[in-house]
Amino acid sequence: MPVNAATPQTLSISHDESAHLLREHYGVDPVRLTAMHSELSTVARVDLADDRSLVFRASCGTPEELEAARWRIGAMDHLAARGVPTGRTVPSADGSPIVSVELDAGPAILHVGEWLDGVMLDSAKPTPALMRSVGRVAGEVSAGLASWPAPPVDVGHPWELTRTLETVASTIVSVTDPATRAVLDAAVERFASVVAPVLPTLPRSVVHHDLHDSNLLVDTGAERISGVLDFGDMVFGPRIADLAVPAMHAGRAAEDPAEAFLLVAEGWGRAGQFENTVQLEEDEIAVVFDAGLGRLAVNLSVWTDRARSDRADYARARSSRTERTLRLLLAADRGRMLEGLHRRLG
Ligand SMILES: Nc1ncnc2c1ncn2[C@@H]1O[C@H](COP(=O)(O)OP(=O)(O)OP(=O)(O)O)[C@@H](O)[C@H]1O
Ligand SMILES: N[C@@H](CCO)C(=O)O
Repeated sequence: MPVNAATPQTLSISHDESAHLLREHYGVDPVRLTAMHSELSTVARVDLADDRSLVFRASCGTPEELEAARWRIGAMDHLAARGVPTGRTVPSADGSPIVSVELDAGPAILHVGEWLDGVMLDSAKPTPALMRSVGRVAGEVSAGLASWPAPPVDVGHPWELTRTLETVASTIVSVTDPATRAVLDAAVERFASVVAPVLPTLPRSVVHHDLHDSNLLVDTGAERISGVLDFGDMVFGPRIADLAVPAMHAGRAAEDPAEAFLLVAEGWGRAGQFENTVQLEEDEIAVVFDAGLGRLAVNLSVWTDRARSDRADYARARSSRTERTLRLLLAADRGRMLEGLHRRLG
């Protein structure tokens, strides 16, 4: 089964155990631990006596997960070395980027990184400068990951662009509201007719694939992205994902999501000042907007489905504003969007 698949394992450990692991493996004595929300792992902010803050993560650690974790953390450090704010790894006392341990809960992987300051993009004011910064950072992530090796083990997840139609098909049964269903059907139809036929031929690389508005931190004073989080969904796939996902999600807080999409694309295009920037090909520019519609359809369909579970509040939070955004983007003049994207990315 691929790592990151439909039935991934969770790991929850206490503050006491986390503090003990930090002392034993990292030689640091936390003054305070603050639990952060995590879908599968234990994640905590760690405050130290010298005013430094770190982030500690303990995840389930099967041998396959261990290889995938090395690959992901290596990518984060590779990007950090290129100036992307991913939060550098803090090595363990013996100099390792990750630590493999046997806990009562089972085998686990520990990682410690720099804490990054900022507020989540979904609660920041979506100014034009901030939208451009989203695109610029996404372009830098894409350029950095272009030279990162393909995954050493089979990784995959239902959010992948390549699985858009199958994921919506397997969750849409939970969408009972006729108005929501109509929006989803329209987005799926666009993806099926415009994107799906060319998707297998588009350029691929390693992609972050989850640059959404809760995985990007913002320095609100400077109106720029100050943190890129959560490399857990990294896969090898169509590289347009790393523009389509942030451009769609950045627009969820904007009055005009279509304009926000174009501003994010503009920022990506401006990343051309940086070494090894990815210049998208004509075929990619032609479908990136409709690919984003597919991704929002997956978000709406999956979280509507999961809202039936005991994680209902989290599910609703993850998809709030999606339907409105999708509705506005489907109504946007597609010809104008394509012309605008060509001007900014071509
Ligand atoms: N380096 C960091 N600096 C600041 N905050 C961080 C950092 N890493 C993680 N966080 C915080 O911890 C939370 C969980 O981290 P992350 O998103 O990486 O975990 P996750 O297991 O993928 O969780 P989920 O999928 O539920 O978002 C983030 O939403 C963020 O609030
Ligand atoms: N990929 C999901 C969240 C899981 O990180 C989303 O788009 O809501």
